[in-house]
Amino acid sequence: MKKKIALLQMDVAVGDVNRNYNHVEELINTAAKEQPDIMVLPETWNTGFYPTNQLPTEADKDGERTQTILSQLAHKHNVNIVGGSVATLREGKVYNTSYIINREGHIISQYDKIHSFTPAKEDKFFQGGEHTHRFFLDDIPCSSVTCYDIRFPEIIRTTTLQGVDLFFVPAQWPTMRQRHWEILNTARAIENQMFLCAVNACGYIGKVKCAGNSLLLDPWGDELLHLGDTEEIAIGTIDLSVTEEIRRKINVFRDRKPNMYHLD
Ligand SMILES: O=C(O)CCC(=O)C(=O)O
Repeated sequence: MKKKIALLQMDVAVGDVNRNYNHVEELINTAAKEQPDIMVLPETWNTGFYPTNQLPTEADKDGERTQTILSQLAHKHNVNIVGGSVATLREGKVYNTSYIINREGHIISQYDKIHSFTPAKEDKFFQGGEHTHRFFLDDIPCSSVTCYDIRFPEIIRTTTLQGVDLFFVPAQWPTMRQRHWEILNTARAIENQMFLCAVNACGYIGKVKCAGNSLLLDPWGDELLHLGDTEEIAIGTIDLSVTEEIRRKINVFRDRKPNMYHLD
């Protein structure tokens, strides 16, 4: 089975929420011309990743605006959307939330970023999530985490042990640690033998440059797409038979010895 994936590497305007909603709509309408099966957005594309006291007023109340727009666009273009993440306000708390929408425009999964990026004080302004998630897009088992979460391989293994062929990582990752971005995403794809689509934002968060360099990786860790550092829509095709092939040749899931993974 082959699928076309569109990576929407967006230049997010920090704090300019209306502009960002309008711009996401433009990007999705543009990408739709190529008729991809799945579109993927970056992290906190509504507010920018800039934890401040402004967040409760800027965040999307109950995620309603985001869900409405993404559902309408998914249905209109007959495309699955991995909605990156947005700042949402729920019961007085701000979350870093991903919505997953299928071709019919239904919200089929929701994930709140679990690991807050403490160096940027994300933990002071966002409530961390408590659940991993797994969902199906066109019958493909998928999962996602958000940005800093990729530094924690255990969380990804937890879902991949249930069977995951395609993994998404929306992010706003800075250029100063671009090497980590590339290596960590590549390692997660190789060790879990799955396709991995990591979509980063670009542009600036204050003085900090966002790396862009979004990636579409195959289960061997090879790059199907590696974007630059400016705003771009790129489309790549994944062939899911590659997953079966690598798992047949090097069967790490069968060869794991979890009973040994402890210190006596
Ligand atoms: O882990 C990193 O180096 C960057 C993480 C980050 O920027 C985030 O989680 O938003």
